[in-house]
Amino acid sequence: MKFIETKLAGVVIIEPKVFADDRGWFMESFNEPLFHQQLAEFGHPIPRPFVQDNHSCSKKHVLRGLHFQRDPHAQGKLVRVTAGSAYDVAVDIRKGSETFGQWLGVELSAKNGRMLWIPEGFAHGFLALEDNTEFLYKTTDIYSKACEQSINWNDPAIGIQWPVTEGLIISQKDEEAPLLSQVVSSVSVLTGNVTSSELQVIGDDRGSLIALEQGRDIPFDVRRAYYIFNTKAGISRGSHAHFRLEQYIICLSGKCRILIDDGVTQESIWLDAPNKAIHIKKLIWREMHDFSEDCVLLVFASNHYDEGDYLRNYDDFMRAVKRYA
Ligand SMILES: Cc1cn([C@H]2C[C@H](O)[C@@H](COP(=O)(O)OP(=O)(O)O[C@H]3O[C@@H](C)C(=O)[C@@H](O)[C@H]3O)O2)c(=O)[nH]c1=O
Repeated sequence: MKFIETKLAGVVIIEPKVFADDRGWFMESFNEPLFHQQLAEFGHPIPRPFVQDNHSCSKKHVLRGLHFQRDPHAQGKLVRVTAGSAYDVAVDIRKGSETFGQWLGVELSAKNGRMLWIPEGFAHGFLALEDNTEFLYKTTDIYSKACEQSINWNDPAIGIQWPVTEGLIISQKDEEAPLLSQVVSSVSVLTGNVTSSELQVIGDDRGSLIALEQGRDIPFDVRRAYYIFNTKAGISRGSHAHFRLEQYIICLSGKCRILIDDGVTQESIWLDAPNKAIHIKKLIWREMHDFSEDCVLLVFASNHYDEGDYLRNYDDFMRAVKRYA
């Protein structure tokens, strides 16, 4: 298998090794250790495991896309064509990325056997170039109707040079999809590694209740929870990042300001109501400031305490961002 980096950091073309003999041929279509090793060598993050396989069949000149899923069900996709051929496109929608809004087009066909790895943070679409084009792909998260989002295939700001533009067959949803500029302002904060959300409050005359479910609200397996309270006036906390740990943070009472920084952009988010939550993924520098006296900050974490997972020095954090983000 040959792994080829592209102009969009993180997107990788994979060319399989095909063993042909009189019976036909054989190829490995996925090999996890090799996939992870190559991504690590390129300095790209190791994705979460694949949890869903999809298979679609399209008539000639069907265009599907541009699609992506928002957090907490953002998807990385490993795509390939097993019959016919398609012009496959990835668009970088990672806020703050040097190649934000840029696109990459690759022909995938049953004949060339090529695959494309499209990590989270990209929108994806393809144009079938032949009748009965079969598209097969693995995704790192399950389908979620609530999280799916389309961007218009013909957005002039992206300017994709589709090989055919007349007589296309496109779903109504895709034809009516908004422009990147309309979508991205409502996508996640920073590079997509921080998401803020408003939780549903269930209330009656007795008062209020908020329920958090793993999978629905907290998008990772919770291994640890801790809370911060009685913080003295003028004290700030945090000032570190994590290589891998994910956190889901809620302010149960009072308020505080969370400063988050992905190495490119900084943003402050106030947690000042119990129905506001933020999900912070890996490689985000965070600081907590302006604690009110009554602030109780509850943190759910994806792992047990591990000092080795901390980046406590900002220069080390920046180096890690350049290498892995
Ligand atoms: C994508 C998907 C759709 N569906 C359903 C929803 C709908 O009723 C029907 C058809 O859905 P769509 O029209 O969105 O299918 P389609 O246009 O083929 O969507 C796909 O497009 C390509 C470009 C991608 O990148 C994919 O991630 C996916 O978004 O299938 C699922 O049940 N599970 C899934 O994973």
